[in-house]
Amino acid sequence: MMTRSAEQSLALARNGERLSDAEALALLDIATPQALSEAAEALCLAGHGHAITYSKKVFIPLTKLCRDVCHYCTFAHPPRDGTPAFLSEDEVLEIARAGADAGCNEALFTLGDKPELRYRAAREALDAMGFATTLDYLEQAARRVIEETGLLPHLNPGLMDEDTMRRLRRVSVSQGIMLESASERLCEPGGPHYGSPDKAPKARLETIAAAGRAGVPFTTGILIGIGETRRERIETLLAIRALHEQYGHIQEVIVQNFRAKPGTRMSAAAEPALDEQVWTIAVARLMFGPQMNIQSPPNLRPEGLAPLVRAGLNDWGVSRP
Ligand SMILES: O=c1nc2n(C[C@H](O)[C@H](O)[C@H](O)CO)c3cc(O)ccc3cc-2c(=O)[nH]1
Ligand SMILES: C[C@H]1O[C@@H](n2cnc3c(N)ncnc32)[C@H](O)[C@@H]1O
Ligand code: MET
Ligand code: SF4
Repeated sequence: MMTRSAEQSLALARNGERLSDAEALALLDIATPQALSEAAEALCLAGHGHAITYSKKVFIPLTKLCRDVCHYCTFAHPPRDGTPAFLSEDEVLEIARAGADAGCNEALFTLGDKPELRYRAAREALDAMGFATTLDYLEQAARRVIEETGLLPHLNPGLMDEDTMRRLRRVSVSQGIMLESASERLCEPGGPHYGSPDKAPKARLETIAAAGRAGVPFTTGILIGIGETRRERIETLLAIRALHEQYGHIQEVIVQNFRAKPGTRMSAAAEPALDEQVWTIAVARLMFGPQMNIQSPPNLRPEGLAPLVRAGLNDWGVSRP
């Protein structure tokens, strides 16, 4: 049974009205996603019609060294003998040109967070190239990509301060970091973000706010199924919404589902069920209204594409050639 307040929230959102924080949290009382999904799909159709967008981006992993140790991550690894700490500028340009030839419009720079704070190999490599920090090198690499290939860089390098973002803004079309979760609990011992200082919710929220002050078009989102509760998901989405209402810079909100990947500390952890993702996408649509881009990557849930669309998603995000 739906509580009275949940029913009111659903009706308000369905009418295109903004839900207060309390009204958004009342959606928690709607345990099964069907009613949420129906309302969210209607909102999404009003804002975006039947179109579902995606963008072709070439992926440039500038460095896979990272000072963090997120328990779900397959991207980062410690220094390996014989493996350079960074892609060279030539390698970056080669990847970008191949992407351009394959029809990409954007270059997605994703990288480990400030590896020079943890690894001598990263410090020495930066030193040899004449850069003080990974973000300084990123600026140079992005500048060359934009100038020499015409591809538009989107930067996803982890935490940044406002000055750096302003500098990076000149060599990119947009930037992003996943908030992942606003739950401090996940940073405690045993949690997926324990030992990853760059996943502290306050620090990530500060980066998203700095992007707002710097006027950087920004992508963020949440990672579901890493030990957070539904309430914490709504609280995370509310934190994103508050910053967007202040600055207007959030161009899309990603609802990404955790996948248990071999070789990670969470390789045996349970993955979130399809219904959890449908529930969360629908709640996000109802909280952000018809216009916001709500994105979920199709490759992480290939069996559930139709239910995700019916839950109010309008963007698949990145397609890699
Ligand atoms: O739309 C995006 N897609 C991003 N993607 C692509 C997309 O989310 C992928 O489909 C999933 O991460 C699955 O690998 C990334 C993939 C990675 O492996 C690492 C980092 C990213 C970063 C982004 C991002 O900032 N924005
Ligand atoms: C680039 C983004 O990819 C997400 N990410 C990292 N590892 C995983 C995983 N195992 N499953 C799903 N998403 C993941 C995080 O949200 C990160 O910020
Ligand atoms: N390390 C960054 C972060 O976690 C970039 C994405 S993960 C490869 O925010
Ligand atoms: S910050 Fe976390 S998710 Fe990003 S590369 Fe480092 S370990 Fe992986």
